[in-house]
Formats: sequence, C-alpha cells, structure tokens
Amino acid sequence: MHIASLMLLGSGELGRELTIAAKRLGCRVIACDRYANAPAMQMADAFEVFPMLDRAALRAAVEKHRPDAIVPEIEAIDTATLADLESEGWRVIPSAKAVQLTMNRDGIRDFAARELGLATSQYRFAESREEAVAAAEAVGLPCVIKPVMSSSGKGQSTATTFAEVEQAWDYAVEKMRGDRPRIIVEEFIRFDSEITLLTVSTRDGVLYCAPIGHRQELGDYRESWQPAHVPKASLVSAQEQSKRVVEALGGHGIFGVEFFIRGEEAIFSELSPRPHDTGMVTLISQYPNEFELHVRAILGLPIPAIEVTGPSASAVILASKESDEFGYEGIGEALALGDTGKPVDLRIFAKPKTLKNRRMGVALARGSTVEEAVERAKAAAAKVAIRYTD
Ligand SMILES: Nc1ncnc2c1ncn2[C@@H]1O[C@H](COP(=O)(O)OP(=O)(O)OP(=O)(O)O)[C@@H](O)[C@H]1O
Ligand SMILES: NCC(=O)N[C@@H]1O[C@H](COP(=O)([O-])[O-])[C@@H](O)[C@H]1O
Ligand SMILES: [Mg+2]
Repeated sequence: MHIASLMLLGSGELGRELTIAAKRLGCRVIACDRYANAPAMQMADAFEVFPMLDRAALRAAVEKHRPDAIVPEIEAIDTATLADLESEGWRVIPSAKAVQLTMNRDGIRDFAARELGLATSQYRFAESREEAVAAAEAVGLPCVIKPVMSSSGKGQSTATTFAEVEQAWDYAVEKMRGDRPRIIVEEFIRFDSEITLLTVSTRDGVLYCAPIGHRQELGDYRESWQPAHVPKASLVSAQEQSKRVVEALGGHGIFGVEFFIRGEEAIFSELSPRPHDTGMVTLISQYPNEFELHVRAILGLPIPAIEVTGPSASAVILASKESDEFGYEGIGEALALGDTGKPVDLRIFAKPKTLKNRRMGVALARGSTVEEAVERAKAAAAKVAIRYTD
C-alpha cells in the first residue's frame, strides 16, 4: 500500500498529537514551523524551518517533499500560495477555501453571517480609530474588539466606554499579525456558556463529537470539559449550523466550531478548519480523539463510532516568563492524583522556549462529573511547576 505523507504547516502541540496519530496509521509526516525543535518536529520523519507566511519557502517545501496532503496547523499561512497549490493539483486540508476564509476573522464572519445566514453577534469592521468608535456606536457597548488577524486572544479586549474603544484600537493594532490594521468590533454576548462542537467532515458524511465546554481568560482557554451540558435545542441548532458551514467550506477533516450558548440559542462565533485547542480534552475523553479523527477523515478511512469514555477535562499549564533554560517539577505529584480509579494524565509539549502565558503543557483528567473532572485537571496542572534556571 502507498504510504501517505502529510506536511504540517505549523508544528505546535496540536501538530504533535496529530503526528502521533498519523504515524500510528503508518503515515510519513513532514513538520514545518518558524522555529527549530517545535513540538511536532520532535515526532516527525522530516522537518523544515521557515515562516509559514513566506510564499517562496512554502512552495519550495511542498515541491521538495511532494506530500499527499498539506495540513495547516496554524492560522497564519500564505493562503494565496495554498490556493495556487490546490489549483495545481496538490491537496490542501480541508480545502484552500476553508483555510483562506478562516485565516482572518473578517473572511469567516462575513461568510457565516451573510452567505450562510448563521446567527452571530452584531459586528462591524474598522480600519482607523474613528471607524472603531463609529463601529462601537453601531453594535453598542460593551463591545469586544479583536484584530482581524490574530488568534488565542492576542490583541483582544472588551470596551465599556468610547474612550476604551480608542484604547482597544491601539492595543489591537499593536498586537495584530500582518501589516494592515483592521479590527472587528463585536457586540458583547452575555452567554450562559460557550462550546466547541468538533465536527468531522468525512467521505461518508458529517459526524459530531459531544460538545466541549470551555472557560477563557485573556481570550485564551484555561479549562475545557466534555460533555458540556447545554439545552438540547441549542445543541441541535449548533449541529445544524456546523454542518452548513463545514459543507460550504468543503473538503474532509475535523473542524472546531465555536458557539456561545444563550438559553436555547447557539450563536456562531468562529471556527478552526483543524483540531481545536479546547479539543485536547479528547485525548482522555473520547475514542478516537480529535487528532485521530482528523487523520481518518484526511485518509478517507472509516469512523464507525465515536465513543465518549466519561466526564473529562483538560487544564492548561502556562509559563510565567520568557526563558530558554528551564525544566519541569511535580510531574510525579500530578500523575499521583490518578489514584482514585479515574485517570489523570499529562502532555508536556516540549517547546524549546517559554514566554509569559505561553501554553507549555496540559493536564487531563476524568471524574464522576465534568465539574469533578475540571477540579482534578486543575489540581494536576497546579502540581506541575516550570523551574527557570536563567
Ligand atoms: N462577542 C463576544 N461576546 C462575548 N465574549 C466574547 C466575544 N468574542 C469573544 N469572546 C470571548 O473571547 C474568547 C476568544 O475569542 P475568539 O474565539 O474570537 O478569539 P481567538 O483569539 O480566535 O481565540 P482562539 O484562537 O483561542 O480560539 C471567546 O472564546 C469568548 O470567551
Ligand atoms: N488556538 C490555536 C492553538 O492553540 N494553536 C496551537 O498552538 C500552537 C502555537 O503555540 P505557540 O504560540 O506557543 O507557539 C500551534 O502550533 C497549535 O498547535
Ligand atoms: Mg476562539
């Protein structure tokens, strides 16, 4: 049988687990990222170091390794090159269109709200401080302001006054990716909870994982749990919206579709056309996990069932400062918390460098309830300490 080769564009923690899942099914993996020794590179058959926005380097890597599938793992990629490569016959996962539309918030938001008619928060885009204030007048205060090019909460803030809108503009421009200042100003949604609905688009149709609940701080996730308890009608609505959006984006693979749940409503927020960080909980909660599902969907392999093994949670392990001389303590103490018959596990990503608030690992736990699983995962994460030696 032909051995499939996958080229990952981005090689962080999600790529690392994806590499493991792909290699278990016999694939060859080429891991690419902007820095050497990235988490997935440590597991891969080959690697290339270059910025994913460098079009010449991206094309050169594809032509050198000739992968069967190009698998984006981060948002910021030269998507025009991906579109060209796809039109030349290379396979982009899930599709160049999906990657192009989701790289920037303006693309996917307009597509979801205007073309597909999904329920979203009120929103406007702005390209100057004055336009930001006008946008906030239109959507109302408080509002959430984010650069259109950013992820993991970078450059995001909530403004409750017009003076704060101006500060939020400055902050967003300072933290944005790329060189074109443009922000989205969103109505602040007072949601009851938020979920990620992992949705798998496969050869045989669309499948859903049980909803994943999560808590965010500074625009980045801290804990996630599965199954999230949400009103039935909101889940049905989220599933219908996810199906529409993944079918419209095209291609096969897993998508992390984010919704705010308010009463019986599911309000579409954004999506990743790839495994989702909050979906790391599936490393303990579910079989196959989100990485295995992505690989199966990419390879066109069957997914006869998705089993949820019990209430589970993940809690992140963050660094507190910048360093490249550090180690970990407390791994034994964290794992020892799994002595009650319900497992506790860790993933240490082995990133070569810490930064303030950079995610370095994740603790995973099961419990009798999701609340208990969250407490156990948090306790395990708290046992792991990063010791800086510089
Ligand atoms: N309009 C809104 N109303 C209320 N809360 C919001 C709104 N937009 C974002 N948030 C909060 O901020 C979090 C991060 O926002 P969003 O998912 O858009 O950013 P992100 O940078 O793409 O995050 P990630 O890459 O981690 O998914 C959301 O999960 C939610 O908790
Ligand atoms: N929300 C997106 C997300 O979680 N992406 C994950 O984080 C890595 C970047 O981490 P870094 O910023 O620490 O290098 C990415 O490579 C991906 O695995
Ligand atoms: Mg998000």
